[in-house]
Amino acid sequence: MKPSILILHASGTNRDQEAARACELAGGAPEIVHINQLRRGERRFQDYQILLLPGGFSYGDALGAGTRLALDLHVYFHDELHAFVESGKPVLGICNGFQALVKAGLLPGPLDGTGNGDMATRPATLTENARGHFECRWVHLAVNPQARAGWLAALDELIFCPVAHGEGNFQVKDEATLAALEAEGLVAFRYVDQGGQPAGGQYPLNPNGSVADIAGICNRAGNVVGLMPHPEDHLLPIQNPLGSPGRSGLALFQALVASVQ
Ligand SMILES: NC(=O)CC[C@H](N)C(=O)O
Repeated sequence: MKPSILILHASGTNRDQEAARACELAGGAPEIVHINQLRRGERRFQDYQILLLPGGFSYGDALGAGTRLALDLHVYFHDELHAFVESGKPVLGICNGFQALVKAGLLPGPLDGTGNGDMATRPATLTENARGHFECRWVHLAVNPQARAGWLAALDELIFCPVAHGEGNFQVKDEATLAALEAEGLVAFRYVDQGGQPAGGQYPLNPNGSVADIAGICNRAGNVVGLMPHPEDHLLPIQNPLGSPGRSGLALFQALVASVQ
């Protein structure tokens, strides 16, 4: 039985089809579900094994990228979503989906280990790119070996995939928060160079100014993961124009699907 995957679509989402294709290639059974189907009760989060929030411009990035979708998640689905997360099922947020999870307080959640966070307890956010413009380029991504999200351990090689965002700059509220993210293994991905070394904040290796070259994080339970790059947009082996053997993003979806089998 192929793992069922809910791929959430809200007005403005635009990477759901690619995410569904990636999940199919990885052996999953994706279904793109409009948020209004969930609001009408025609579909329920709990009926799926994996939840994926894809990229795009949900609600036109009004109030800041991901904010309106975060409000939907918080206002209409707070208890259902927190139950999904607390059940330990995997949740993956890609770019706009990552922004929504962070702004809804589901990533990284409270750093003191008290359950799942809320919008009011956000220790981090994703904000405007440091250079003040949209970034659309290929990057190299490495999984943090200390990441709590155990299913990422299968990704032992660099991933080569694109970013395409205006508000991908991951920032935290203070140094103590950054130290806690690092110490708790909540940093999941970093922007790196072709040799796998951290970007050191150097543009364009780090395309948006994210602190500590953080490209993605996970929650303390390790089942909620978010990243700004788009692994679904590099699924097939291609001649890497940068000349590095960065793997396709398909490996990430294969690890995600395998984590529930
Ligand atoms: N590709 C995306 O998901 C973009 C996310 C968001 N619209 C931004 O520009 O930051």
